[in-house]
Amino acid sequence: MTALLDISGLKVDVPGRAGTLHAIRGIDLSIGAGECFTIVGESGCGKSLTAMSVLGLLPRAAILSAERMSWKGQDMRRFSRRQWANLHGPEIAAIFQEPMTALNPVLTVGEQIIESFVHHRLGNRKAALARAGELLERVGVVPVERRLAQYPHEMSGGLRQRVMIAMALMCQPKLMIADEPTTALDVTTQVEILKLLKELQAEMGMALLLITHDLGVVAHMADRVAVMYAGQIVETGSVASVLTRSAHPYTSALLDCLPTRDQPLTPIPGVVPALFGELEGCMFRNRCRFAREACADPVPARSVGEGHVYRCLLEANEVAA
Ligand SMILES: Nc1ncnc2c1ncn2[C@@H]1O[C@H](COP(=O)(O)OP(=O)(O)OP(=O)(O)O)[C@@H](O)[C@H]1O
Repeated sequence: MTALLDISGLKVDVPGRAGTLHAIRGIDLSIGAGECFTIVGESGCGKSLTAMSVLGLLPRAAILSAERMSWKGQDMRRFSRRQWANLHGPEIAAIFQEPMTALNPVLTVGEQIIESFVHHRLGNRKAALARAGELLERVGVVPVERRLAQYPHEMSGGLRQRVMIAMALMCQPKLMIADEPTTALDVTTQVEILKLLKELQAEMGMALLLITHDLGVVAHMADRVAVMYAGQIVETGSVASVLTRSAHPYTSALLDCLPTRDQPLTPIPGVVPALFGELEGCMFRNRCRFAREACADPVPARSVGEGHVYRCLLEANEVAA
Protein backbone atom coordinates (compact mmCIF):
# COMPACT_ATOMS: atom_id res chain seq x y z
CA MET A 1 0.00 0.00 0.00
CA THR A 2 1.42 3.41 -0.96
CA ALA A 3 1.35 5.75 1.99
CA LEU A 4 -0.57 9.00 1.81
CA LEU A 5 1.75 10.54 4.32
CA ASP A 6 5.33 9.36 4.57
CA ILE A 7 7.71 10.99 7.02
CA SER A 8 11.16 10.00 8.12
CA GLY A 9 13.61 11.65 10.51
CA LEU A 10 11.31 14.55 11.40
CA LYS A 11 12.85 16.99 13.86
CA VAL A 12 11.42 20.18 15.30
CA ASP A 13 13.58 22.58 17.30
CA VAL A 14 12.22 25.61 19.10
CA PRO A 15 14.89 28.21 19.96
CA GLY A 16 14.14 30.22 23.08
CA ARG A 17 15.75 32.22 25.87
CA ALA A 18 16.63 29.07 27.82
CA GLY A 19 18.29 27.49 24.78
CA THR A 20 16.95 25.37 21.94
CA LEU A 21 14.17 22.95 22.81
CA HIS A 22 14.50 19.73 20.82
CA ALA A 23 10.76 19.10 20.81
CA ILE A 24 10.67 16.38 18.12
CA ARG A 25 13.77 14.30 17.72
CA GLY A 26 13.75 12.23 14.57
CA ILE A 27 10.42 10.47 14.16
CA ASP A 28 9.20 8.26 11.31
CA LEU A 29 5.53 8.11 10.41
CA SER A 30 3.58 6.67 7.53
CA ILE A 31 -0.18 6.65 7.13
CA GLY A 32 -1.99 4.67 4.43
CA ALA A 33 -5.31 5.55 2.78
CA GLY A 34 -8.28 4.73 5.00
CA GLU A 35 -6.35 3.69 8.09
CA CYS A 36 -6.66 4.99 11.62
CA PHE A 37 -3.28 5.85 13.08
CA THR A 38 -2.93 7.10 16.65
CA ILE A 39 -0.17 8.94 18.41
CA VAL A 40 -0.30 8.48 22.16
CA GLY A 41 1.81 9.94 24.94
CA GLU A 42 1.89 12.24 27.95
CA SER A 43 1.47 15.99 27.78
CA GLY A 44 4.44 17.76 26.20
CA CYS A 45 5.89 14.75 24.37
CA GLY A 46 5.45 16.41 20.96
CA LYS A 47 2.12 15.06 19.68
CA SER A 48 0.63 18.42 18.70
CA LEU A 49 3.84 19.70 17.13
CA THR A 50 3.86 16.54 15.00
CA ALA A 51 0.31 17.35 13.84
CA MET A 52 1.25 20.97 13.20
CA SER A 53 4.27 19.85 11.15
CA VAL A 54 2.00 17.77 8.91
CA LEU A 55 -0.36 20.74 8.55
CA GLY A 56 2.43 23.23 7.85
CA LEU A 57 1.23 25.25 10.83
CA LEU A 58 4.21 25.18 13.20
CA PRO A 59 4.78 28.23 15.40
CA ARG A 60 6.89 30.83 13.60
CA ALA A 61 9.92 30.23 15.85
CA ALA A 62 10.01 26.47 15.25
CA ILE A 63 12.58 24.97 12.89
CA LEU A 64 11.59 21.82 11.02
CA SER A 65 13.91 19.37 9.32
CA ALA A 66 13.25 15.91 7.89
CA GLU A 67 14.97 13.30 5.77
CA ARG A 68 11.67 12.69 3.99
CA MET A 69 8.28 14.33 4.32
CA SER A 70 5.88 13.53 1.53
CA TRP A 71 2.18 13.76 0.83
CA LYS A 72 1.08 11.38 -1.93
CA GLY A 73 4.67 11.35 -3.21
CA GLN A 74 5.07 15.17 -3.22
CA ASP A 75 7.87 16.68 -1.12
CA MET A 76 6.12 18.74 1.57
CA ARG A 77 9.40 20.36 2.60
CA ARG A 78 9.28 22.33 -0.63
CA PHE A 79 5.61 23.30 -0.48
CA SER A 80 4.82 26.92 -1.26
CA ARG A 81 2.17 28.83 0.70
CA ARG A 82 -0.27 28.14 -2.10
CA GLN A 83 0.43 24.39 -2.00
CA TRP A 84 -0.18 24.33 1.78
CA ALA A 85 -3.41 26.26 1.23
CA ASN A 86 -4.49 23.77 -1.44
CA LEU A 87 -3.74 20.91 0.93
CA HIS A 88 -5.98 22.22 3.72
CA GLY A 89 -9.51 21.04 3.10
CA PRO A 90 -9.53 18.70 0.09
CA GLU A 91 -6.45 16.72 1.17
CA ILE A 92 -5.91 17.14 4.91
CA ALA A 93 -8.39 18.62 7.39
CA ALA A 94 -8.02 18.98 11.14
CA ILE A 95 -10.07 19.24 14.28
CA PHE A 96 -8.69 20.29 17.65
CA GLN A 97 -9.34 19.97 21.36
CA GLU A 98 -11.19 23.25 21.79
CA PRO A 99 -13.48 24.03 18.84
CA MET A 100 -14.12 27.55 20.17
CA THR A 101 -10.55 28.53 19.31
CA ALA A 102 -10.99 27.32 15.72
CA LEU A 103 -14.45 28.82 15.18
CA ASN A 104 -14.95 32.51 14.50
CA PRO A 105 -17.24 33.89 17.25
CA VAL A 106 -18.71 36.64 15.06
CA LEU A 107 -19.73 34.50 12.08
CA THR A 108 -22.68 32.12 11.96
CA VAL A 109 -22.00 28.42 11.72
CA GLY A 110 -23.48 28.49 8.20
CA GLU A 111 -21.03 31.15 6.99
CA GLN A 112 -18.05 29.27 8.42
CA ILE A 113 -18.95 25.81 7.33
CA ILE A 114 -19.24 26.69 3.64
CA GLU A 115 -16.08 28.79 3.50
CA SER A 116 -13.50 26.18 2.45
CA PHE A 117 -15.90 24.49 -0.04
CA VAL A 118 -16.46 27.81 -1.81
CA HIS A 119 -12.78 28.82 -1.49
CA HIS A 120 -11.64 25.60 -3.18
CA ARG A 121 -14.26 26.18 -5.90
CA LEU A 122 -15.97 22.85 -5.32
CA GLY A 123 -19.33 24.44 -6.05
CA ASN A 124 -21.37 27.62 -5.59
CA ARG A 125 -22.92 28.87 -2.32
CA LYS A 126 -26.10 26.91 -2.90
CA ALA A 127 -24.22 23.63 -3.43
CA ALA A 128 -22.07 24.40 -0.38
CA LEU A 129 -25.15 25.00 1.80
CA ALA A 130 -26.71 21.79 0.53
CA ARG A 131 -23.59 19.80 1.43
CA ALA A 132 -23.33 21.56 4.80
CA GLY A 133 -26.93 20.60 5.49
CA GLU A 134 -26.30 16.95 4.68
CA LEU A 135 -23.19 16.82 6.82
CA LEU A 136 -24.75 18.62 9.80
CA GLU A 137 -27.65 16.19 9.64
CA ARG A 138 -25.19 13.27 9.51
CA VAL A 139 -23.19 14.47 12.54
CA GLY A 140 -26.35 15.22 14.50
CA VAL A 141 -26.41 19.04 14.48
CA VAL A 142 -30.15 19.50 13.98
CA PRO A 143 -32.51 21.11 13.09
CA VAL A 144 -30.14 22.10 10.31
CA GLU A 145 -31.79 25.40 9.26
CA ARG A 146 -31.74 26.76 12.81
CA ARG A 147 -28.20 25.54 13.50
CA LEU A 148 -26.81 27.14 10.32
CA ALA A 149 -28.05 30.52 11.54
CA GLN A 150 -26.58 30.17 15.05
CA TYR A 151 -23.30 31.55 16.39
CA PRO A 152 -20.76 29.17 17.98
CA HIS A 153 -21.43 30.46 21.53
CA GLU A 154 -25.07 29.40 21.20
CA MET A 155 -24.04 25.73 21.08
CA SER A 156 -22.68 23.27 23.67
CA GLY A 157 -19.07 22.04 23.47
CA GLY A 158 -20.22 18.70 22.05
CA LEU A 159 -22.29 20.37 19.32
CA ARG A 160 -19.42 22.70 18.44
CA GLN A 161 -17.11 19.71 18.02
CA ARG A 162 -19.72 18.10 15.73
CA VAL A 163 -19.80 21.33 13.71
CA MET A 164 -15.99 21.18 13.46
CA ILE A 165 -16.19 17.60 12.20
CA ALA A 166 -18.78 18.55 9.56
CA MET A 167 -16.65 21.52 8.57
CA ALA A 168 -13.56 19.32 8.23
CA LEU A 169 -15.50 16.91 5.99
CA MET A 170 -16.84 19.58 3.60
CA CYS A 171 -14.09 19.09 1.00
CA GLN A 172 -13.85 15.31 1.44
CA PRO A 173 -10.31 15.16 2.85
CA LYS A 174 -8.15 12.06 2.37
CA LEU A 175 -6.77 12.47 5.89
CA MET A 176 -8.38 13.95 8.98
CA ILE A 177 -6.12 14.94 11.86
CA ALA A 178 -7.94 14.94 15.18
CA ASP A 179 -5.77 16.39 17.95
CA GLU A 180 -7.27 15.39 21.32
CA PRO A 181 -10.76 16.01 19.88
CA THR A 182 -12.63 14.91 22.99
CA THR A 183 -10.39 16.00 25.87
CA ALA A 184 -12.49 19.08 26.64
CA LEU A 185 -15.79 17.16 26.63
CA ASP A 186 -17.68 15.18 29.27
CA VAL A 187 -17.27 11.40 29.25
CA THR A 188 -20.57 10.53 27.53
CA THR A 189 -20.03 13.10 24.80
CA GLN A 190 -16.45 11.84 24.35
CA VAL A 191 -17.71 8.34 23.59
CA GLU A 192 -20.33 9.67 21.12
CA ILE A 193 -17.83 11.85 19.25
CA LEU A 194 -15.26 9.05 18.97
CA LYS A 195 -17.94 6.64 17.73
CA LEU A 196 -19.03 9.23 15.16
CA LEU A 197 -15.46 9.78 13.96
CA LYS A 198 -14.94 6.06 13.53
CA GLU A 199 -18.17 5.68 11.55
CA LEU A 200 -17.37 8.67 9.33
CA GLN A 201 -13.87 7.39 8.68
CA ALA A 202 -15.29 4.13 7.33
CA GLU A 203 -18.14 5.81 5.39
CA MET A 204 -15.87 8.35 3.71
CA GLY A 205 -12.90 6.00 3.30
CA MET A 206 -10.57 8.60 4.76
CA ALA A 207 -7.50 8.11 6.91
CA LEU A 208 -7.56 9.38 10.47
CA LEU A 209 -4.57 10.56 12.49
CA LEU A 210 -5.86 10.63 16.03
CA ILE A 211 -3.81 12.21 18.77
CA THR A 212 -4.63 11.22 22.31
CA HIS A 213 -3.12 10.66 25.74
CA ASP A 214 -5.55 7.80 26.36
CA LEU A 215 -4.60 4.20 25.53
CA GLY A 216 -8.25 3.21 26.02
CA VAL A 217 -9.13 5.41 23.01
CA VAL A 218 -6.31 3.81 21.02
CA ALA A 219 -7.66 0.33 21.74
CA HIS A 220 -11.15 1.24 20.47
CA MET A 221 -10.26 3.33 17.47
CA ALA A 222 -6.96 2.58 15.81
CA ASP A 223 -5.28 0.19 13.39
CA ARG A 224 -1.76 1.30 14.26
CA VAL A 225 -0.25 3.31 17.09
CA ALA A 226 2.93 5.25 17.79
CA VAL A 227 3.83 5.74 21.45
CA MET A 228 5.69 9.03 21.86
CA TYR A 229 7.94 9.99 24.72
CA ALA A 230 10.09 13.12 24.96
CA GLY A 231 9.94 13.88 21.25
CA GLN A 232 10.64 10.34 20.02
CA ILE A 233 8.55 7.35 19.04
CA VAL A 234 9.56 4.69 21.55
CA GLU A 235 7.26 1.95 20.27
CA THR A 236 5.05 1.53 17.22
CA GLY A 237 3.11 -1.18 15.45
CA SER A 238 -0.38 -2.55 15.06
CA VAL A 239 -2.64 -1.77 18.02
CA ALA A 240 -3.24 -5.47 18.59
CA SER A 241 0.47 -6.18 18.87
CA VAL A 242 1.57 -3.09 20.81
CA LEU A 243 -1.18 -3.38 23.42
CA THR A 244 -0.82 -7.12 24.01
CA ARG A 245 2.94 -7.46 23.60
CA SER A 246 4.22 -4.06 24.72
CA ALA A 247 8.01 -4.21 24.69
CA HIS A 248 8.92 -0.71 25.91
CA PRO A 249 8.73 0.01 29.64
CA TYR A 250 7.00 3.35 28.90
CA THR A 251 4.18 1.69 26.94
CA SER A 252 3.87 -0.85 29.71
CA ALA A 253 3.75 1.91 32.35
CA LEU A 254 1.05 3.74 30.35
CA LEU A 255 -0.98 0.53 30.23
CA ASP A 256 -0.51 0.00 33.97
CA CYS A 257 -1.86 3.45 34.78
CA LEU A 258 -5.16 2.98 32.94
CA PRO A 259 -7.95 3.33 35.50
CA THR A 260 -10.16 0.31 36.23
CA ARG A 261 -13.26 -0.15 38.38
CA ASP A 262 -11.13 -1.19 41.38
CA GLN A 263 -8.09 0.93 40.74
CA PRO A 264 -8.17 4.69 40.18
CA LEU A 265 -5.89 6.37 37.66
CA THR A 266 -2.28 5.97 38.85
CA PRO A 267 0.24 8.33 37.29
CA ILE A 268 3.73 7.22 36.25
CA PRO A 269 6.13 8.51 38.93
CA GLY A 270 8.67 11.16 37.90
CA VAL A 271 8.62 13.80 35.20
CA VAL A 272 9.53 14.06 31.52
CA PRO A 273 13.10 15.47 31.23
CA ALA A 274 13.71 18.91 29.74
CA LEU A 275 14.62 18.55 26.08
CA PHE A 276 17.52 21.02 25.91
CA GLY A 277 21.19 20.53 24.98
CA GLU A 278 22.82 17.24 24.03
CA LEU A 279 20.27 14.46 24.53
CA GLU A 280 21.78 10.99 24.51
CA GLY A 281 20.32 7.62 25.34
CA CYS A 282 16.85 6.69 26.48
CA MET A 283 14.92 9.69 27.81
CA PHE A 284 12.68 7.46 29.93
CA ARG A 285 15.61 6.09 31.95
CA ASN A 286 15.13 8.44 34.93
CA ARG A 287 11.62 6.96 35.46
CA CYS A 288 12.25 3.38 34.35
CA ARG A 289 12.41 0.51 36.80
CA PHE A 290 14.63 -1.44 34.36
CA ALA A 291 17.17 1.38 33.88
CA ARG A 292 20.87 0.51 33.78
CA GLU A 293 24.07 2.36 32.93
CA ALA A 294 23.99 1.41 29.23
CA CYS A 295 20.64 3.25 28.85
CA ALA A 296 22.64 6.51 28.69
CA ASP A 297 24.11 5.37 25.33
CA PRO A 298 22.24 5.60 22.00
CA VAL A 299 19.37 3.10 21.95
CA PRO A 300 18.87 0.89 18.87
CA ALA A 301 15.47 0.16 17.34
CA ARG A 302 14.47 -3.49 17.77
CA SER A 303 11.72 -5.53 16.21
CA VAL A 304 9.01 -7.56 17.87
CA GLY A 305 7.79 -8.65 14.43
CA GLU A 306 5.42 -7.49 11.65
CA GLY A 307 6.11 -3.77 11.83
CA HIS A 308 6.12 -3.69 15.63
CA VAL A 309 9.29 -1.82 16.61
CA TYR A 310 10.57 -0.44 19.92
CA ARG A 311 13.61 1.44 21.23
CA CYS A 312 14.99 -0.18 24.36
CA LEU A 313 17.88 -2.41 25.43
CA LEU A 314 15.50 -4.97 26.94
CA GLU A 315 14.49 -8.08 25.04
CA ALA A 316 10.93 -7.90 23.67
CA ASN A 317 9.44 -10.15 26.37
CA GLU A 318 11.36 -8.77 29.36
CA VAL A 319 8.89 -6.02 30.28
CA ALA A 320 6.00 -8.42 30.60
CA ALA A 321 8.09 -10.98 32.48
N1 LIG B 1 4.75 27.67 20.32
C1 LIG B 1 5.65 27.03 21.08
N2 LIG B 1 6.73 27.70 21.53
C2 LIG B 1 7.64 27.08 22.32
N3 LIG B 1 7.57 25.81 22.71
C3 LIG B 1 6.51 25.09 22.30
C4 LIG B 1 5.49 25.65 21.46
N4 LIG B 1 4.55 24.70 21.23
C5 LIG B 1 4.97 23.59 21.89
N5 LIG B 1 6.13 23.82 22.53
C6 LIG B 1 6.89 22.86 23.36
O1 LIG B 1 7.16 21.70 22.57
C7 LIG B 1 7.01 20.53 23.35
C8 LIG B 1 6.00 19.62 22.70
O2 LIG B 1 4.71 20.23 22.76
P1 LIG B 1 3.39 19.58 22.15
O3 LIG B 1 2.31 20.60 22.28
O4 LIG B 1 3.68 19.03 20.81
O5 LIG B 1 3.13 18.38 23.17
P2 LIG B 1 1.84 17.45 23.30
O6 LIG B 1 2.37 16.08 23.42
O7 LIG B 1 0.91 17.73 22.19
O8 LIG B 1 1.24 17.90 24.69
P3 LIG B 1 -0.28 18.24 25.07
O9 LIG B 1 -0.98 16.93 25.14
O10 LIG B 1 -0.15 18.91 26.39
O11 LIG B 1 -0.79 19.16 23.98
C9 LIG B 1 6.62 20.98 24.75
O12 LIG B 1 7.78 21.02 25.54
C10 LIG B 1 6.06 22.36 24.53
O13 LIG B 1 6.27 23.16 25.68
